[in-house]
Amino acid sequence: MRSLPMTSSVNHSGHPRNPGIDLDLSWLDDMRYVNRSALERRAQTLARRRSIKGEYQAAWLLRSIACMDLTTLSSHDTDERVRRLCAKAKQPLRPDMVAQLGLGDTVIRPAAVCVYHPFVATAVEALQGTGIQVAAVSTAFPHGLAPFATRLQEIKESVADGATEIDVVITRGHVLSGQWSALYDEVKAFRAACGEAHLKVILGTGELSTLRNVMRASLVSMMAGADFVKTSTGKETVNATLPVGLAMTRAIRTYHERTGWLVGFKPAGGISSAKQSLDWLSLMREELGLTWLDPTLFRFGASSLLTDIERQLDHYLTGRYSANHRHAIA
Ligand SMILES: O=C[C@H](O)COP(=O)(O)O
Repeated sequence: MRSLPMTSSVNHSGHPRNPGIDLDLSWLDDMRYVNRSALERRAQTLARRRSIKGEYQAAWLLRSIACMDLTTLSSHDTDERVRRLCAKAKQPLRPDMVAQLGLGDTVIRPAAVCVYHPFVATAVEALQGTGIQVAAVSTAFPHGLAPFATRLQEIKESVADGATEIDVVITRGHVLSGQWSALYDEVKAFRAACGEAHLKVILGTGELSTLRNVMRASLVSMMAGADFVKTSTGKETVNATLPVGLAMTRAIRTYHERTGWLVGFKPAGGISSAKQSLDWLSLMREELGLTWLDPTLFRFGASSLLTDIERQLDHYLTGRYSANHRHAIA
């Protein structure tokens, strides 16, 4: 039986929530020049880096599971499908794998299950007593263009059904037309509607046109009280990319340096391979440090990543790749 580095330090301990600050447009002026090609070069070095091997890779992959929002966001979702996903969240790895990995009493599970509003109550019931959070996408996800009152009501209803995390989408038009006060007011109202539930603000970065817009929208969302900033809905043509990740983590760093508050980061959309998850963990470690490599401050939004992670862990244990259907999610 092997013992893995790092697994014992996976935890879900809390830290004080970012309360937000007054809107300060001078911060946005500081972001006037964002060097896209420098960020792209930096992203390439992260992705080309020699991959982590052996027991360290296995440990990092377990960390990826612990930082995952296991997601189903299909128009054909059903209560039964959500229950199966929750069962998978409760036991993400086969018992024989857990034993061979030598995990002992260490429980490795995704941080949250993420669903549409109609399935919140089902997920809450299925996950009772597990510590796994229930996240609801909200505010007319993925486009975000329903009437404002409807969007606020949707948040309140998901919270009433038991969601402890709310993933909202912003009005992309506010960013594209530079209406920063409107964006600030919108996110602040979303935060108020969330109450105790944690607020993840989805920027829809693939639709924001420039990395400068991505940085500015990240800063305004944090000023308005975001607990996390999140890249994408998974429904845009371009979703989570490493250059966008760099832009957003640098905005998080700036916010932390200027206010002292820690805000989380959630890349989402198209993250489906174990290798990609390792690239993102490297980005977090190098840009924000080990403090952020924790489910309280880092999440993957992903519907199919867990399957590939299981395959890679199986390979680590047996030296062979198994077929995907052996690790079916639902
Ligand atoms: O927020 C999560 C995303 O919708 C998941 O996207 P994905 O299906 O590409 O993993």
